[in-house]
This record gives sequence, C-alpha cells and structure tokens, in this order.
Amino acid sequence: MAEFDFTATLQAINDQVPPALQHPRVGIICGSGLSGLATSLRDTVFVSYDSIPGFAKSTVAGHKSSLAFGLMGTGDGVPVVAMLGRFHPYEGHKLSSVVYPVRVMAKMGVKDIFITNAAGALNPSLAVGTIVVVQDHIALPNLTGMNPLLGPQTDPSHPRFLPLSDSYSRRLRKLVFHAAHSLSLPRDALAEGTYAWVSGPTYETPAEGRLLRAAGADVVGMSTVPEVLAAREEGMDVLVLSLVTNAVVIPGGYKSVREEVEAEIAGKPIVGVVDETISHEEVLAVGSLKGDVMKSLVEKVADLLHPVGV
Ligand SMILES: O=P(O)(O)O[C@@H]1C[C@H](O)[C@@H](CO)O1
Ligand code: HPA
Repeated sequence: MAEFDFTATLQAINDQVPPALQHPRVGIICGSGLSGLATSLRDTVFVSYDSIPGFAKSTVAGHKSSLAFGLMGTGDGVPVVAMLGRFHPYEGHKLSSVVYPVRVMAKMGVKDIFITNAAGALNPSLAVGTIVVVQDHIALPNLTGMNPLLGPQTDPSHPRFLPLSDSYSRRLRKLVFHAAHSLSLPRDALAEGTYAWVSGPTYETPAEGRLLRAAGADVVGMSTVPEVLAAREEGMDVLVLSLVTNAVVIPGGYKSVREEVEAEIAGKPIVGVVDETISHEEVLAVGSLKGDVMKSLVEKVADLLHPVGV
C-alpha cells in the first residue's frame, strides 16, 4: 500500500477551501518564528494539519500546525498556500513526512515555492537580522544516507538522478534583489550565501561551526534542504530565504582558559568572547523583530511575479 494517499489529502483540503484558492501559484514555508508571513494574505482560509490525512503535526515552538490559503500582493493578488509550521526530522518525523506537504503543494499547482528559515551565521560578516538569499547548500546528511529521495520513486516520471546544480532559481533570487530595491532596504539587509543543513536538534559546537565554515557554508540550520529536494523533484522553482538569528562562528574565536587565567593573574581584563550560547527563545525573538522585513520582501516578490507572470 502506498505510504500516502494524495487523493484523500487533496479531498480533505478542497472540502475546506473555496475553488478560487484551490490552485495556488505560490507555496510558502514559514520558518521558526516567521508564521506572521501569512498575515499578508487576504481572504485567508486556514486548514488545520489535524484535518489533513498524511500531514504530521509541528511540535516546535514558533511553528503552527495549519495551512493558510489566500491572495498575496496588490491588484487581484497571487493565490498562495503557506505552511505556518514545518516538520523537522529531529522531531521524529520520517523524511517522507517532512516533504509530503511540498509534494501536495505541487499537486495543487504550485510553481514557485518560497522557503524561509531561521539560521545561525557561520560567515562572521553576516550580522544578526540579515536575510540571506540562499544560492547553494551543503548537506552532510544527504551525502551520508539521510536523503528524502532515497527509496522507490513516488512518481515514475521523476528523474532517478536529480541534478542539484540549479536548485536555487536565479530568476527568483534576482526578484528578491529587485524587491529589496523597490522597498529601499539598506544594501546590508540582504546577502547571498550557502546554507548548511544539519539534523539538529543540538546546536553546533564551535568546532563544528568552524568545520562547516571551512567547507564553504555561510549559514547553518536544521530544515529546508529536504523540502528543496522534493520541490526540485516535483519540478518547482525554489527560493530560500534564511534569517540570521545568531552567530555560530565568533570572529577571533573564544578565548582559551589559559589566556583567561593569565589575564586574571596579571590583573588585566580578558579581551574577547569567553562563552556564548544560543537558545531557541533567542531565535524566535529575532524572528519576531525581523519578521516584518521578511514579510515585506516576500510580498514584494509575489507582486513582482504577478503582473508580468515571470
Ligand atoms: O524551521 P527552522 O529551520 O526555521 O528552525 C530553526 C532550526 C531549528 O528548528 C530551530 C532552532 O532554533 O530553528
Ligand atoms: N544552528 C542550527 N540551526 C539554527 C541555528 C543554529 O545556530 N539558529 C537557528 N537555527
């Protein structure tokens, strides 16, 4: 028996959504603390994950367990479906469950998917609050056997060997920079970079952060890449926006215990960072501070998509 029943899933959704919103053009996945993105939708209809066969439940603070359907942007608006919370493998969800909503979005007609997340900065030039337009990824889990596309194909028309070199749509990335220009955002509000996917739920040690930085990643997070793979397999164009919520790699590194003791003996203050930790509460706090910038950017990108149909 197939693991998922798309017909039952779509039926349950369509029973709750008016026909005009049943075929969204754009899909959005809201990252930690970013579910406020859906407040820019008009004529919004919420569908609880509980009521959708095959959908799991989000168990992480800052993630809600509903889809929101509505219109985004000016004029007639673009029909959108947004996941107000996502599923992470560290919650105990199978990778196939993590990406199932993305496959359902494809069946509903989504062409462009905007995936957002909260992430730690590996590149010391990225300040907290920066939005990184992701242009590539490094996924150690994928390279070592934790890949959502492992196993029998969900659709025989999908390529067995999916190329990933063009995963992050150049067209959509350009639209983000056009949108930032229209919104007069300062240049350093946005950056481009590579996202490293880790399984979590532990945050990285300082040495792990340095390893990922040395490998070429700019930000690190615990989601997104499985969704990107499924979206590409389903033929969607993908945009990923990472909100930097904390620094993982500290410029100059942490001061050693020896340096600290030597400073104490010499009666001098220790200069530099001795200890710093991150918590999910801080991640969510940055999400609520910067959520409006992310929201305006996403709205503007939807606006730029709409009239020209690009
Ligand atoms: O769902 P995202 O990737 O935005 O959430 C990040 C990664 C972990 O789930 C959590 C850690 O604070 O935030
Ligand atoms: N590491 C991994 N995931 C994250 C981080 C981090 O530092 N911050 C927000 N999500």
